[in-house]
Amino acid sequence: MDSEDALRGSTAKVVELLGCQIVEGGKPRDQHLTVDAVMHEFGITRPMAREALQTLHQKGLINLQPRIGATVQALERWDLLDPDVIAWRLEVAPDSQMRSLTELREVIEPRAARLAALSRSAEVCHDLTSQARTLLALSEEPDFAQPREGAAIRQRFRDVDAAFHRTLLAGSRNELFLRLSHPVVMALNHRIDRDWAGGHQDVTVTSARAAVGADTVQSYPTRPEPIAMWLHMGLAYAVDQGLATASEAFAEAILAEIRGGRLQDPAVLDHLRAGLDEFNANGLPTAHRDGFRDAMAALVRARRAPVVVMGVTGCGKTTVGQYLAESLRVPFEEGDRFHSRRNRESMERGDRLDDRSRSPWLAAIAGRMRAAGSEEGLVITCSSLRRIYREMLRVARADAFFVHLELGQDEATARVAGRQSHYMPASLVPSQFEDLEPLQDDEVGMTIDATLPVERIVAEVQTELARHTRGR
Ligand SMILES: Nc1ncnc2c1ncn2[C@@H]1O[C@H](COP(=O)(O)OP(=O)(O)O)[C@@H](O)[C@H]1O
Ligand SMILES: O=C(O)[C@H](O)[C@@H](O)[C@H](O)[C@H](O)COP(=O)(O)O
Repeated sequence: MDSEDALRGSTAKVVELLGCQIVEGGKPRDQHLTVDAVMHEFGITRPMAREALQTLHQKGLINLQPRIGATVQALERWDLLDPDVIAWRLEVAPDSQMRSLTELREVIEPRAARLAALSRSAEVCHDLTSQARTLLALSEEPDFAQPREGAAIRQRFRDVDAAFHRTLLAGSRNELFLRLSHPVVMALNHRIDRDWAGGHQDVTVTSARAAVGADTVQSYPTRPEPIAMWLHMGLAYAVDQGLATASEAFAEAILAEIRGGRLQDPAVLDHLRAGLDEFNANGLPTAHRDGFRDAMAALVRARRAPVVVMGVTGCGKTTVGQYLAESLRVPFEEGDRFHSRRNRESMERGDRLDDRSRSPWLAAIAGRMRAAGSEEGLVITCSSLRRIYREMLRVARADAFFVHLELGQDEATARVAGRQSHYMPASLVPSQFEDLEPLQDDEVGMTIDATLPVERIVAEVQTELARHTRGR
């Protein structure tokens, strides 16, 4: 059967193809979609073409008028909660649709959790706790990540996870929340299907504002993160204990976990701490109490490693550092401010610094890093060109995380020359490259292309930091 034959007899397929074209922007708003055109484009009969257009009209994608034909409608008119429309948008623009769905979940799930705890229906409590225990057990199955042997385990995990989140929404006793369970489950499934199928790992950020909000939806790991499973357990048992604040905090943390770095957000952790204060871990099955307590203790006590943004002059340390600090909600410190007047004047004159002149500067930066509270965090800029300089900073804080912004010499020269009101002359750029000893594999941190958009750099750093924090 060739593809035209396959289309024949399948109005649904034509609806899907047309739907995808429309949500992708492939059909201009002013273009008329006539029954004849659809018949010809897809090689289908007139009644089928009519039915296809009728279906798209019902979904709000087109406006169908008798004798005139159809025109594509503006996005606001689409039935954006229609399962097909969601599926098509996931197909053509997965990252933006996933972001919308996740933002929706962030609004409704914590609220639903709160309401579920307040109404505390016996059936909902029973289902949630048993689903959470099943999820934990499945995630610990040795074969979980095995491509073939694990398939049935993963499928079951996917189903139980969907059931868990649906139960939570049903537990709110708000029919409108329950109505949203379909998009929620589609978001859950998409994340699992895409990533367990070896799908893409792109970090997508659309705007600077988005990056500041750590606006990335993390790829699903090959095996569920233990912390996510413990948070599901906490949520289920908090609802069971009728604890509104704790239930809301666990639901919020589950959503934060899938967003790069946001589980380290002080606001999320504060809510979780407050929730844990009222939570009775003895309400958990005996076998799970210690695991839960250890996981929560590690999470709420999560130390925030100081981040040192390093690299040659002009690589973007200040620009990226400020953004990153704002995004992580930690203090920002400009390392240049610790230079002595003498150092500054040297550079201004075009005289390069050396180990000796840098030594007091590095000591001052080390002092600032030492002073940063381990839970408060810090982003500090420091060119840290040589490895021994980084060793000095690591003596102050062994947990320092270095972000090396890697830039070519020509680009650095252009950036420094183009920068107004800064003491560093472009003539010193070559000396910076002579001194530079790039961050090495055995040093904690990451190297990233400094020509990427700032928001993308920040998003990737956050993802890497979150991974690093979890792995510690
Ligand atoms: N990722 C980037 N893409 C394009 N321009 C950038 C980027 N990061 C920084 N810049 C620009 O390069 C110049 C140097 O950046 P700056 O943050 O002052 O670097 P540094 O603190 O490392 O000397 C500034 O004009 C800044 O706007
Ligand atoms: O060790 C050094 O030679 C300086 O610290 C140098 O690396 C630093 O880059 C300058 O202070 C200029 O400041 P910017 O890096 O912000 O341009």
